[in-house]
Amino acid sequence: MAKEPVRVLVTGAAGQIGYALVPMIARGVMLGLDQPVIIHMLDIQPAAEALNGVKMELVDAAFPLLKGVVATTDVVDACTGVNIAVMVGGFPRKEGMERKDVMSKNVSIYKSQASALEKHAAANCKVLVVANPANTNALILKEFAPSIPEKNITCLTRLDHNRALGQISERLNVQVSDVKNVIIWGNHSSTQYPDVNHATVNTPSGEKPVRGLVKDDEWLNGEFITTVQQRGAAIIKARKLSSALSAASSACDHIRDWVLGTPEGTWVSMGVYSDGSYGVPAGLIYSFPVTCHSGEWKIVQGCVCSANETSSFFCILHCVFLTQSIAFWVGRLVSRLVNLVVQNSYSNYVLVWRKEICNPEYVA
Ligand SMILES: NC(=O)c1ccc[n+]([C@@H]2O[C@H](COP(=O)([O-])OP(=O)(O)OC[C@H]3O[C@@H](n4cnc5c(N)ncnc54)[C@H](O)[C@@H]3O)[C@@H](O)[C@H]2O)c1
Ligand SMILES: O=C(O)C[C@H](O)C(=O)O
Repeated sequence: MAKEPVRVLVTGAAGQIGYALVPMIARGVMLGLDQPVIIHMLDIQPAAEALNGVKMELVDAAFPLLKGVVATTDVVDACTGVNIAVMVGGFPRKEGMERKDVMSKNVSIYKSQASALEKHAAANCKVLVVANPANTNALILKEFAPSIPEKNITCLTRLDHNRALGQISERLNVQVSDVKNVIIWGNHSSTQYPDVNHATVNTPSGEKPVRGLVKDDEWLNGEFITTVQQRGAAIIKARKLSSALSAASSACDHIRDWVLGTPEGTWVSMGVYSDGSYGVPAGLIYSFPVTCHSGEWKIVQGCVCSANETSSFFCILHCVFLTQSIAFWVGRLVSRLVNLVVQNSYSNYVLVWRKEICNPEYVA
């Protein structure tokens, strides 16, 4: 029996990621080759004509799995009944900017779209925030959509994860599909920590640790990390536009693994609501290694400390980073509490504090 169509919302669908993403969804790249979809596309009024052009192209492509297209500038129409929401709408950074520089514009978008999703999306709607600053936007969405379970609100760090896999595969001249279990810790920002200490490569003689195969700790501890951290900026410099096809493909990977499950023995990186694992304060949206099963993600435990001596150095580095971050946040909380008393403005305080705590520049 044919499956019921799944409704997938893409905000900012007239933009460059949207343009790369909707055909992938319509082809079954996100939800599987047997899963019909109805795509909801939202953009703002100035982009309405372009959005209609994308709709025309979707119709013209005659995708067998595509059972309908809603193209609208009305946020309620866009959110009604959606099972999956990919939040791409927003402003991308330009050359020379950091992702936090688009924060003030994008955060206000997520505040208003959160309420529409909360009221009109299908029960158990899964949300993926792509627009930058992705962790912060996801946190804002969570704050303003309190009835959406926090486990359903995630942000994209899969692009960073895939970038790390790509770097290792190029370095070792192996298929990228043979490399697995890198980890992106933290924010989708230049302060993220790409971690290969548990990563392996499938070789003809079994699975081997990446560190042992690369045999170049200087590269792994230096250039590899900065390349992954700075890849978004390198692409902006080269294209004069931010990444789009890789972002769209990674968004499909994120949702596919979340909905359909991760392969046995493999984890992926997702920005998820912290439950306090690895000392990351509960309530932050932070990128962890996760496995997914039956539509639920679970943080992989025990990754910080490994028996491997080489990697323990990085474990310590990571712990130091976390400890410093927590100390900084606690200090910030205390100073904010003082402000709170002075300003006597609780709701504003929570929002501002939450925004700052997710802003990578404050923990850098
Ligand atoms: N997390 C990641 O890995 C990652 C990767 C690449 C890009 N991004 C981010 O994704 C976002 C989109 O990038 P892009 O290159 O597609 O940008 P873009 O400018 O090409 O497209 C953005 C679209 O969003 C629309 N938009 C603006 N405000 C909106 C609103 N209130 N509601 C609905 N739509 C709205 C714009 O009209 C535009 O069509 C940017 O914030 C970018 O930085 C994130
Ligand atoms: O770097 C950017 O601003 C775009 C995106 O977040 C990326 O990582 O490519």
